[in-house]
Amino acid sequence: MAQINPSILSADFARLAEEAKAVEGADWLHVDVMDNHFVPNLTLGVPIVEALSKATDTPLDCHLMIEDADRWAPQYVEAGAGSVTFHVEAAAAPVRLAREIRAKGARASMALKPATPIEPYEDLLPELDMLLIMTVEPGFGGQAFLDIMLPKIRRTRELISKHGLELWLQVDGGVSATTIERCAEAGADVFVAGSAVYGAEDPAQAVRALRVQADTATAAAAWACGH
Ligand SMILES: O=C(CO)[C@H](O)[C@H](O)COP(=O)(O)O
Ligand SMILES: [Fe+2]
Repeated sequence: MAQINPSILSADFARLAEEAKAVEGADWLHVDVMDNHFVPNLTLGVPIVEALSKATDTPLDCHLMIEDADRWAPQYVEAGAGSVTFHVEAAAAPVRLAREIRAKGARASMALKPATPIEPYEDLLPELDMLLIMTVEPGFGGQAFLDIMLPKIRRTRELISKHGLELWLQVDGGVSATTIERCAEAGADVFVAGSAVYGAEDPAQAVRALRVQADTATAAAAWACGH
């Protein structure tokens, strides 16, 4: 089943605990950490992740858009994140870092910016629990989905199948009712949605509707493949 991870980047930062509760039923809560160096925006850090992890039962999916990921990522596991995503462009030793995240008890995930290809990292895939393909340039919510990322999603799904891995394939950026089906058909199974969830009148209902859309598109693509 598709997993839908609302991004609190689009929530009201003055009411984070309530906003987390508003999407109970979501698979994970996506937490965008930005340092104003790796991306031109600044959001939140370890203390807020620690507070959020105590305020909600929904596990935290921390997306680190920060430099020096090798130094900081383990601290997000200690703060309570169940999944920690570092950008390969910001990690000096991605294999060592993925192993450290796993050893500390969280799921290890690696993200690729739109211009970063998957092919050089094929041999790293068994070290990961999730791969994140950015479908916007990281830094801000509410941007338009980049259709040109669909072939990369497809190629990554093929690599995952070729190696027989359990790896989850996440997409993040511009995912909404109008774009989620394309992502699911291409092979994504974890969907981050910020403005599409928190901009909706009923965020919990928006999560459920996106999940149905993704599952229907995945099933249709599998049926078409088998015929
Ligand atoms: O990592 C991100 C931006 O860098 C966010 O997770 C993403 O943009 C979610 O917001 P939206 O669904 O509105 O695009
Ligand atoms: Fe994100």
